[in-house]
Amino acid sequence: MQDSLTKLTSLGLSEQKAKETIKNESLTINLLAAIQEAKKFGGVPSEKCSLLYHTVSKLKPQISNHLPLIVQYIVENKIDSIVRADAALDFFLSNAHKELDIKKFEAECGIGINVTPEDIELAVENAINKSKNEILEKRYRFNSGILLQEVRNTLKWADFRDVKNEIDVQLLDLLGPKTEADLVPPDSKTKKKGKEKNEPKKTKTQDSPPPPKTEAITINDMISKLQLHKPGENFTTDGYVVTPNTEKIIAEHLKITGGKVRTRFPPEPNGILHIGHAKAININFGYAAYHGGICFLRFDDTNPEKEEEKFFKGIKDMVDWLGYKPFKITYSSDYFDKLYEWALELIKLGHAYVCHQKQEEIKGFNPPPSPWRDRPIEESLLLFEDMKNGKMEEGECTLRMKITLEEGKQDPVAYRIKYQHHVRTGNKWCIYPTYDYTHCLCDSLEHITHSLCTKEFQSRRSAYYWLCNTLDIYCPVQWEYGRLNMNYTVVSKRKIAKLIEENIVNDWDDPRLFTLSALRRRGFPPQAVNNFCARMGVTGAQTVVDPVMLEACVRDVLNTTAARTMVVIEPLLIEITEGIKDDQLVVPDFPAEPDKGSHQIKLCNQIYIERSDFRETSEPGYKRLSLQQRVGLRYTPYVIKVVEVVYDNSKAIKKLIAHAEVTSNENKPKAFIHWVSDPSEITVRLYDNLFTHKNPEDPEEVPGGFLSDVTKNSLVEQKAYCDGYLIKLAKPFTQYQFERIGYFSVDPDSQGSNVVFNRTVSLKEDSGKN
Ligand SMILES: Nc1ncnc2c1ncn2[C@@H]1O[C@H](COP(=O)(O)OP(=O)(O)OP(=O)(O)O)[C@@H](O)[C@H]1O
Ligand SMILES: NC(=O)CC[C@H](N)C(=O)O
Repeated sequence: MQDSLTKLTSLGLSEQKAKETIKNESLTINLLAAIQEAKKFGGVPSEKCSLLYHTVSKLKPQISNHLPLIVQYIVENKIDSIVRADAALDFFLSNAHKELDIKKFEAECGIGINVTPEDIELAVENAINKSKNEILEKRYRFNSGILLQEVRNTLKWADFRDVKNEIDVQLLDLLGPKTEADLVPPDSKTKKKGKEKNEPKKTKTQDSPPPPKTEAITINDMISKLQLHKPGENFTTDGYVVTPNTEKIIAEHLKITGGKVRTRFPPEPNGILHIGHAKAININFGYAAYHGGICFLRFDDTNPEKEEEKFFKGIKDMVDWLGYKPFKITYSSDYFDKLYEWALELIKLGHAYVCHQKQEEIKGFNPPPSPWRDRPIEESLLLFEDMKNGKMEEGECTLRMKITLEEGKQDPVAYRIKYQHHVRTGNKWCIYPTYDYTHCLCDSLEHITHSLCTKEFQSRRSAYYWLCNTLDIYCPVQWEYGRLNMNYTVVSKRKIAKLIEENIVNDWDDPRLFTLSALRRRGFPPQAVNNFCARMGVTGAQTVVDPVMLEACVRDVLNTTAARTMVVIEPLLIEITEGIKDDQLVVPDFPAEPDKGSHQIKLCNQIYIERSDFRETSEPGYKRLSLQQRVGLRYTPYVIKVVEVVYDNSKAIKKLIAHAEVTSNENKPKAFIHWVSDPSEITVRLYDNLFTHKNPEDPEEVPGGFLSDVTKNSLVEQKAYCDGYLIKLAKPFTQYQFERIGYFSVDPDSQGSNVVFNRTVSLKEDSGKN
């Protein structure tokens, strides 16, 4: 064990992660084999550790024979990214039944393919040539997504952003700056009559088209890879216990379900849902939907002291938000009568007994066996009735089942006494069933076909089967998957409560948290959360991912759904004394898809630009405004040049004086910047990770505990300028792209003209963070 631990930590795992990994036997075996294998090639270089771990953790048993090859390719840098590693795993899976064709394999994973800027240039040129006639005809209305797709077909491993930039450059070269006609939305020709006469010319767009369809991994893709038993074939799964009555019971079960898949999402209503629950929701609802089955939302309400009405609602809201509709909402407490009846039966069968050992006595490893284990059945029946009738004190006794769990724990408790009001059953009960007793029986009553749960319940699987079989009732199949956890955050309810208590965050939906309500408030679209879960896949291994992975999914969705707008966060005033006249511009909400609507903004001779878009002296590579260099104003036909810099008393730049000219081939600027001319003030909240360390809960990384790891600037609030039109439109939870800055979502704190925006994500990973 110690040896394995040392080996795993040599792979860059923290001791805690290594310990956790060791609990997963097959993953540990694979990782140790990988470490051993890597020695042949000089060991695992430190920068390869996490890729190796990622890949090995996704290695399914049916393709584990390819482990040596994967290790070799990773160590030799032939597989150098998650994309290629995932492509390799996919290749192995879809060819699991065939002999390995190494050439095909390398081709599928893009091994050896180094995409140069020249490759991209050529591929874009070819793509443009292919559609040249259509492009010349439609000009900027041509859907450049088609070009992107075309390039990806030939350069699968090229960076999406590099391709997009190249397309923009070549289109600009081919078509020149946008003309007035380019800017008029196609359906607005008739409306145009009533509009201001001076429609602006449009400038080179920096907008990204929707990402190519081939990139998306959907929940269905994820589910399609899951190979679970068919309804009614429970007995084909490992560890399922077949009894003399199984055949008959399964036949009845199939009659009731009509052979359909039935799953359930079973949260405890003791808190809010978090990103890990999104995975559970997607797996349960997704699996049922994919197979044309049904999924229950079952509140596992067996701990009345922790449960609150508001959590039932909060959970239901988040399931709705993710777009799932339960077939039926049920509650473990719906079944309390039946569960009690079964408990009596269990006692009568000699499989359960009332025990007087105290909770402290039976906690921990190797507790002493219960001296009451073999007491007469009659005695247990009477005592259990007394428990139910409130004749015993809390903690005085429990009902225990005669079964040993995988981890060696003996005789788990089935019922305990709690003099506690229950949100749904009031004071009817003072005994409440435990998870081990309740879960399988509720699953059985609802005829669940696949009881999907997280890995830590593996050790309870035999008790689950035992209880159903002992009562001779339908026994569902339990399947486990790895929990999903997130770096730089905590998701445990107790810890979030502490953060709130210490005023570190404001509430359960503070956008710095990874609860679902927080993600919604921050502006994460539910589709992005689902896409993220789909990308994570359903593996047995616990997955810990960086928020950047989730943020990438958010950008993908918002790129196609968030209307563009210009907002200036660090304003610098420019007075344009020549060459411009007041105007009202019609600006498309989605420059790449002008049909999707537009908004009007004002342009006059006073504008605000970002301070960072001006430098007094240009340096090589600098493309924006300087004393020597003009810049274009986005969505206008103008370029501006600075004629004077005005300083305040402290020698800071107070404002610029500039002249404007209409863009032409002679004064074509190197860049176009955003601006605001009719400023209305808004509040923007800029968020960053709440914790400094990846694993704030890891005592090795953070000896002072997670509270000591909180960063100072995870929330920066400041004022910004937008055009007045936005104030009138902004509705809570609506997302916008503040061009060149990031995606922002209207916070529900907004009131009237006092609009607050949360930064959902910056435009690119790591850019724009304050
Ligand atoms: N991090 C996670 N990743 C995947 N599934 C999860 C995660 N956390 C909980 N689940 C699953 O969601 C379902 C409902 O969870 P429930 O609220 O009862 O869990 P929990 O373990 O109490 O959560 P937590 O302690 O994190 O608040 C269960 O099937 C559980 O296994
Ligand atoms: N089997 C499961 O999915 C467990 C659900 C249960 N509510 C829990 O305690 O987490």
